[in-house]
Amino acid sequence: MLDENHHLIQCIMDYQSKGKTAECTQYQQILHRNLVYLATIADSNQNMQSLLPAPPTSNMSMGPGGMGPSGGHGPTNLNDNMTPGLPPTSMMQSQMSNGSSHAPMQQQSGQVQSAIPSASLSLPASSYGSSASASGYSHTAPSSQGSMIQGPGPGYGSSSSSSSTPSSSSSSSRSNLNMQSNQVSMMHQQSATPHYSSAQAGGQHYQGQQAMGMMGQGSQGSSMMSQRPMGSYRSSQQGSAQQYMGQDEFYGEQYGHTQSSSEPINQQYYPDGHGEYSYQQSSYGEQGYDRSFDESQHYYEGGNSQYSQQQSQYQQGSGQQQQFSQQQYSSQQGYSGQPQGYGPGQGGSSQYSQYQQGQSQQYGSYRSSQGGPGAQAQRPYAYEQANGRGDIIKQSLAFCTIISEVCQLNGAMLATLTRVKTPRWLSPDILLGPMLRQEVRRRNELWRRRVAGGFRDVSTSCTLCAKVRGNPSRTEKLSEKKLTRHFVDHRRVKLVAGSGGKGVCTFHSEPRKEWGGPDGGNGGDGGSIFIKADRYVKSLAQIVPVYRGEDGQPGGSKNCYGRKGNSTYISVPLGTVVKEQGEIVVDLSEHGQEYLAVYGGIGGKGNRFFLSNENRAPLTATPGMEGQERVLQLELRTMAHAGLVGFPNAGKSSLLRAISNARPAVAAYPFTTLNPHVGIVKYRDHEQVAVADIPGIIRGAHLNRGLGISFLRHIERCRFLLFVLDLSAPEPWIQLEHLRYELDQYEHGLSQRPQAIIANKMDLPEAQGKLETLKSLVTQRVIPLSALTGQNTEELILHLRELYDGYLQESSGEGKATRW
Ligand SMILES: Nc1nc2c(ncn2[C@@H]2O[C@H](COP(=O)(O)OP(=O)(O)OP(=O)(O)O)[C@@H](O)[C@H]2O)c(=O)[nH]1
Ligand SMILES: [Mg+2]
Repeated sequence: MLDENHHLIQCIMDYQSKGKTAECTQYQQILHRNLVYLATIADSNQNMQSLLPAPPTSNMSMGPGGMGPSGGHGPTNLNDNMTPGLPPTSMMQSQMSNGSSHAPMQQQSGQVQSAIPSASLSLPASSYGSSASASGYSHTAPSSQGSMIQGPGPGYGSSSSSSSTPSSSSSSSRSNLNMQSNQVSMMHQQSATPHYSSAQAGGQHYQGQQAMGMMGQGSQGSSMMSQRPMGSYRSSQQGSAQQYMGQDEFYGEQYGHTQSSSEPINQQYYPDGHGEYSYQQSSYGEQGYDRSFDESQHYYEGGNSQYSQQQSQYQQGSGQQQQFSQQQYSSQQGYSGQPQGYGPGQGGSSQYSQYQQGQSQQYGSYRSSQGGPGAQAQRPYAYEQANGRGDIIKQSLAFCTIISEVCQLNGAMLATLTRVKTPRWLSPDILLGPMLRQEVRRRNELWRRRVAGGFRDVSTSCTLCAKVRGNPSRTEKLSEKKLTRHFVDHRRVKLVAGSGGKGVCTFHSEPRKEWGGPDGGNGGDGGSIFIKADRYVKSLAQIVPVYRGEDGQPGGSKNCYGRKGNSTYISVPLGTVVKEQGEIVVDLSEHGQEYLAVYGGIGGKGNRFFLSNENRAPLTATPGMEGQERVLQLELRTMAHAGLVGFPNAGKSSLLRAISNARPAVAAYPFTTLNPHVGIVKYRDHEQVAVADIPGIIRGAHLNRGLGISFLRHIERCRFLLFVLDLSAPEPWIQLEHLRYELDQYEHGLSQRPQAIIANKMDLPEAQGKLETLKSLVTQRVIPLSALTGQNTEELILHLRELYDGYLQESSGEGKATRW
């Protein structure tokens, strides 16, 4: 096993280094099974050691001579086995014990029993019927590997066909029935072929199979052969056969090189009554490729009276069993039921293996169902058989050590095995024995520390939520792209007000006052949703698609009214226009202005509300009303006193940076500014003038060229306009005409608002000559300046104040002057 596992580890590492994950996974599964097997053995030994005070009296010799031919079994045990009152342990003993001590029950039954090898498992050819006996059940085989018999794979094709032979049918059927220990069979699937033909004296495997078969019978409570319904029997066997074949093929591919079968094998069976037994068996059987260590066979079975019944039934119905077994073989194997079709040592083995698997499943169920009072009785005997358990434990520990060492060497392998261990094989509470638990836990702890150490360098905290370390004053400048994401000037929101709480129907309850009258309170009203203008909110980015108001609380007894739902306020920037289906509902242009968008539902009425002279005990209570629901569009129209309007690259953003603390992006390419930016120009008298930087406008913007005229709505709110012209352009006055045209296309008369013309880039030499031309062509005030150098920006600031003062005078009468 260790060699095999070594080989598996090497293969896994090789495949992993080559990046062959599929193969690696397969080998890991195989390795997993091996580990489970080892752990199971170790665990059972530990348990057995603790439970069984009696020291081992004798070891089960796996030598071929232990079981003679059919008649070779000692009669003494035979009697024990056949005793109806005896628990299965006795049978197990008979099967497992060597020499005369073990007398297989089959012998008692007669021919059938004679065919079955005893504990030593040497299966004489004669016992298995005519044809098969010579060759096939010569498979009596490898001393230690009765399991080989089971191997259904092609390697067993040569094994006995005795099962189909009528003469041997008794034995064959017997064998089939007994072939339950799927583990054993599975274990030696591959090695079976060569070993099977050659092995002679062994028969242990077969004995093991018998034992398991018997156990399986016992588990069913009646002999499977004679009493069991035909259909179910076939189906179960077929299912197992399919599984087995699949496994056989797999291992045949993977481990066709399996080692010698002549070495004895340790087989243990634990009737602990849990459903994992079948799993262990299957896994054990799958490991049939390699077994380098010799062990005794241990069978622990919780016996019951059913076993004896089964025995007797079996004896009685042996003839039927034979036929049944024949049919069964044919159906399972697909050999058309011709005994001669089986070559020597072929069909029989495969059939047996299949049958064993089927029984193993049954046995698992049996164990789970019973739990076995007879287990205690069997254990002493099993303890006697438990020679070599120390070796198993040592090997298991050694194997775990090897695994851990390999894992330490290979980090990737570590991760892989860690994943493997999680489900089963390293789970101490499932399969591993107590001796292994401590070791495994220790190594798991080491691995956990290593894995945790690997990630220790990485902070587990969220970097985005972490505090900004270093100098907070050196904040990174937000790019225009990031700023764009934070500016939203239109939203579509769904508002659902809270529903009213339901009224309740209760009656007053008081000692000595049977009829207290109704006291069910009304439900609270649902919360409404308001839209409120907030001067500190500059964008609609924080607006979410759906708002739901708070529901009112239901009423209570003792005339308690439910609490009303709190109102929800949605803060929006100044200048937000609320529209519904394209129609303006409200314009929130003042700080603190509120709009009740949706009303909360009215709370329901309690039965107290329905109290009247006609009805002194009303049972009526109404539910609360649903809250109002609306879908609104929020549109932000930037509220600024002045708006910078110009072609791209005219220097609008540069100018805003020059006269305010705003920091819009400036670059030498068009459409640098994608969203409006508002800068505040502060004066000594604490008056503030808001100036909005609008994205560039080109000719045809109203036709959606460039960025379109969607941003012109931000200019719509500006009280006066600042046309920024690039004096370095060939004909800057042409730009002015285009700008006015586009503004008029958006809103008629928009270009006629109070305005000033900013002749920018006056620091450039070509700008001086064009300035005079510009002044001659326009009637508005032209302010030459340089946003880059700050030249003559004071004139602009002063002019802004003049415009602002004029605006204040205009709006003083209305009292709606917007101040920042
Ligand atoms: N020489 C000179 N260059 C200027 C002046 N003002 C702006 N610029 C340059 O002109 C280029 C465009 O400036 P922006 O402020 O981005 O122009 P804009 O109107 O905001 O452009 P958009 O955002 O695309 O509409 C930049 O390279 C500025 O350095 C100026 O007064 N003199
Ligand atoms: Mg700009």
